[in-house]
Amino acid sequence: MAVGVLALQGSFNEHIAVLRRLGVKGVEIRKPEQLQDVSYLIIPGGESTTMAKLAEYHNLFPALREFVKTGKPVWGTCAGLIFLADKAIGQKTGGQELVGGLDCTVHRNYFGSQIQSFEADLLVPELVSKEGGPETFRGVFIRAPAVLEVGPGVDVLAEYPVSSTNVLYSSSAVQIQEVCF
Ligand SMILES: NC(=O)CC[C@H](N)C(=O)O
Repeated sequence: MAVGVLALQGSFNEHIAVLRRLGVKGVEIRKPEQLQDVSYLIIPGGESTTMAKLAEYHNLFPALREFVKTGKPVWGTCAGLIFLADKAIGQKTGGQELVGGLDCTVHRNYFGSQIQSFEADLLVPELVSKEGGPETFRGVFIRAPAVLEVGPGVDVLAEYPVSSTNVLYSSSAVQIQEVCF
């Protein structure tokens, strides 16, 4: 079993290191043809605008979209989630290309700048009932996006409640947002 990790920018080394610790072969993906050798894909956290520019430069978008369409498991953390969203708001001027495939709308940098990054324990009842394990998962929100809307085919595993009045970049009246972790 080989797991690809998109290795253009961001925390790809950390993902490869964890896979190694788990005894799983991690493959750094930088070229479209490398996706043919893996059955799973992780798109790591980082900076999605930069990652998108590099993906465009390496002509990776068509192969990434193809990979997602095959239904092989893909996991996106933070910037990776932004990559996978069908729609993103809060983008830099000129926008950014997305891979898409995940029926949701994300808001980049929803909680503010780097200094507003934080950690929180999130209740994960679905995971506990299916897999057992601890009641909570420690969420790390590093200049994190929020998921503002999800389509009917998306299962939400954890939620982090946000008061819109406390949020610097809030542009909606939505009170409960789901975040990536
Ligand atoms: N931790 C992260 O991956 C942050 C994502 C970043 N704010 C972005 O828009 O790409």
